[in-house]
Amino acid sequence: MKIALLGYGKMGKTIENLAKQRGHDIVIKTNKETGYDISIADVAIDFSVPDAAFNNVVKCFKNRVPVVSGTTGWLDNYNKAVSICNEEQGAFIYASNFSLGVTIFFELNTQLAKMMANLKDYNVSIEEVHHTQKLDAPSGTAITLAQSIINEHPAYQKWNLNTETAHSIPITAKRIADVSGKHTISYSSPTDSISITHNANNRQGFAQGALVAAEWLYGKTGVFTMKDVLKIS
Ligand SMILES: NC(=O)C1=CN([C@@H]2O[C@H](COP(=O)(O)OP(=O)(O)OC[C@H]3O[C@@H](n4cnc5c(N)ncnc54)[C@H](OP(=O)(O)O)[C@@H]3O)[C@@H](O)[C@H]2O)C=CC1
Ligand SMILES: O=C(O)C1=N[C@H](C(=O)O)C[C@H](O)C1
Repeated sequence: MKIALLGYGKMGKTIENLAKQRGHDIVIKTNKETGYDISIADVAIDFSVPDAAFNNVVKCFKNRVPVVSGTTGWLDNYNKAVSICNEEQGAFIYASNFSLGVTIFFELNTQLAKMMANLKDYNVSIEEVHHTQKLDAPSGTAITLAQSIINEHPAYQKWNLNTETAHSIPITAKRIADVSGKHTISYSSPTDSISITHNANNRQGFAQGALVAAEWLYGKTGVFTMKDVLKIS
C-alpha cells in the first residue's frame, strides 16, 4: 500500500520502519497541515498532535482516503469526526492504544469492572506512566479504561486526574524519562487488592497494531474499532 504518515515524530518514524519491512511504500511523511496531496495515498496513518488530528482525519475523509488515527487528546471532536466520515463515505479507525496487548487489556478491564460492580469494599484507581515529552494527561488509554469502568460499575460516574472525589475514578499520571507507556488498574479493599498492568516495552507494538489496522481498513467504508480488526466479540 501507499501510506501517508501524518505526523513524523516518534511514532511516525517507528511506523515507517515497520511499514517498509511489511512491503509498503511511504508516499507522504509530514509534520504540517498543508503542502501535500493526500489523494496520492491508499491509506493514511495519523500520529500527530492533539490540535492537528481532527483536521488531518477530516482531510482524509473528504478525499476518500481511509485513515487510522492514534493521536490522543482530541476526543472532544471524535463524534464530529465520525459524523463527517459517515457523510463523506470515508473509512476510519481510532484507538487510544493500538497495541494488540492493550486491546486484550481493555477487555480484561471491562470484565473485571463487571465482576467488581457489586463488591462495595473495593475502590478502583488507575495509574499511567509515560515519557516526559507526552503532551496530554491523563493518557488516552487511561481515559478509555476509566470510561469502560464507568459504563460497567454503578459506583463511578466520572474520572479525576490526580484528585479523589466521591463517585469518581482517580487517575494518577506520572512522567518518567523513556517510559513508552504503562497502565495499571487497581481495586483495593481494607483486606486485599487486585491489580492488572499492561507495560509497553517499546513503541513497536503500537506501530504494529496501527499497520494491521491500516491494512485491514484499506478498501472498506465506515467507522471501525480495533475489536473489529481483531475480531473480538
Ligand atoms: N494510539 C496509540 O497506540 C498511541 C498513541 N500515541 C499518540 O500519538 C501522538 C504522537 O505521538 P508521538 O509520535 O510519540 O509524538 P511526537 O511528538 O514524537 O510526534 C508528533 C509529530 O506530529 C507533528 N505535527 C505537528 N503538527 C502536525 C500537523 N498539523 N500534521 C501532522 N503532524 C504534525 C509534530 O511536529 P513538530 O514537532 O514539528 O510539531 C511531531 O513530529 C500522541 O498524541 C500520542 O499520545 C503514541 C503512541 C501510541
Ligand atoms: O504518548 C504516548 O507515548 C502514548 N500515548 C497513548 C496514550 O495516550 O494512551 C498510548 C500509549 O500509551 C503511548
